[in-house]
Amino acid sequence: MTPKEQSAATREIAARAPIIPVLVIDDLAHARPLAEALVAGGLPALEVTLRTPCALDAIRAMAAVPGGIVGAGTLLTPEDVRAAKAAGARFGVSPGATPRLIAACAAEGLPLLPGAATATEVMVLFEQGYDMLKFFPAEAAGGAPALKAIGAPIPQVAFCPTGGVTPANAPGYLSLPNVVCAGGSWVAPRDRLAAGDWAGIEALARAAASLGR
Ligand SMILES: O=C(O)C(=O)C[C@H](O)[C@H](O)COP(=O)(O)O
Repeated sequence: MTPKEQSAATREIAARAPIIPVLVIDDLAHARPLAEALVAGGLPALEVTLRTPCALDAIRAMAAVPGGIVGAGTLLTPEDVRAAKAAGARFGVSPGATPRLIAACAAEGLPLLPGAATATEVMVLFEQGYDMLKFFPAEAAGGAPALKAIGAPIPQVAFCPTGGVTPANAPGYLSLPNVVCAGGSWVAPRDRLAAGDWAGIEALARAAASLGR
């Protein structure tokens, strides 16, 4: 799968809702009800970070939820890419990008949303065919003004800013022509997961789904 084809796929997935929830799942039992709540709230594209021991099993469980599109986040190595694909991930997200990671995604046919934070990083990925990127770490790297500035000379590249995005600053990103959606963890707070507050998470998702609209 070429980088161009990968970006076409991630762009289509990103365009389905203004926010991609970034999920850290500690308890496998949370996976399915969490995905159901987020999808019911209007956020179909879900990023499960590979930061917890049950993350791959969580992807497996969530991939079965109707209407959801489950991806794997925190892809760092080719092994992560292979494991994510085997678990049923439909896309991958990484904080940056390396040649080995890109080669693995091409070989596995896993559409990658690679991270970039500077004009040079954006240009290196664009040169390879990627035109849909994750802007990470969004707030620390200059926020919406930085992304707006990058968009002036490189308008062909679209972004999903992630890292420090909140309901308060998300509209600033979503108003930019080079932003398709944003990623954020606030729709699935650890305390609500621990409490099994699926109705509360659905309400957070519904509010996030209406951002920028
Ligand atoms: O795990 C990854 O792949 C990452 O790149 C990190 C995430 O983008 C941030 O953890 C977003 O988290 P918040 O800033 O809380 O919204």
